[in-house]
Amino acid sequence: MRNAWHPTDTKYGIQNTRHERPLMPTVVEPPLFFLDYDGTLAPIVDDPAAAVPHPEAPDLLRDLDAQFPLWIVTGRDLQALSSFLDRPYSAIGLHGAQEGVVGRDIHNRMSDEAAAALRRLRASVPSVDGLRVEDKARSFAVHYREARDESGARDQLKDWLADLPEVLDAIWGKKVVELRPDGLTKGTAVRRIAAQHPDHVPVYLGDDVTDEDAFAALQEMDRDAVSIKVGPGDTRADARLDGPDAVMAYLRRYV
Ligand SMILES: O=P(O)(O)OC[C@H]1O[C@H](O[C@H]2O[C@H](CO)[C@@H](O)[C@H](O)[C@H]2O)[C@H](O)[C@@H](O)[C@@H]1O
Repeated sequence: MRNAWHPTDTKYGIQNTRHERPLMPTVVEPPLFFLDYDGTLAPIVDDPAAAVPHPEAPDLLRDLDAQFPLWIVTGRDLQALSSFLDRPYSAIGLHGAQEGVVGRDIHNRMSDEAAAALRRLRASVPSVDGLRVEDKARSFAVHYREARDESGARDQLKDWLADLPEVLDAIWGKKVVELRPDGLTKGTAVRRIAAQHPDHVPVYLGDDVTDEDAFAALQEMDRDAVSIKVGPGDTRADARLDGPDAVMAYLRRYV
């Protein structure tokens, strides 16, 4: 059913998150897709280098991309993301600091000052048992998912970042901390791209803390938009899907 709005859809595991906005979308047209990668198109796994897409994702993404504007919106580096996505999708990387095409042309929006601050911090990551550093173009992430003492590792990382330069923000995601250039978020990216598609309905699916910036940006725009949180946890999104399986079922309805 197209352009239909229902309060709940138990078949696909969709639930409303906010009772004051009781209508939630099943399918809207014409959609402008914004899709987060980890936790949305790919299940969360211990090793970030092993986060392959959900088995249905490659075909679905190809079919959606052929019909609608579609952007991958991720914290990952877009060059590295090409090892998981076999096609040159339009994409936002590094939580808003990159814009371009997966594995191809990538425009870096990060200031030289922020890049220099990141280089300095990269050289001083504390040595903690079980920490995994994921290097990215001009940036990096510190994962503590495999630390034996997770909360101890997190505390040490907090101490390390106590005097963060003003040009950077620390973002605490799923057992990871990352440094993002101040003022560049998934929200700023989504606002910019949505403005280029005034006749489409933005549909954003994401699972983590930086996706909340995008949900907020869409809700602040004076237009219809759909925000869907994937998985548990507080959110300002309008609706929720249980996980990548439910994401695939939801997206399948558009093709
Ligand atoms: O914006 P996203 O596409 O959701 O990317 C956010 C970060 O995701 C990755 O880390 C997370 O997923 C890993 C693989 O499942 C998991 O091991 C880790 O604990 C999660 O935090 C990725 O490694 C980061 O670079 C992304 O910024």
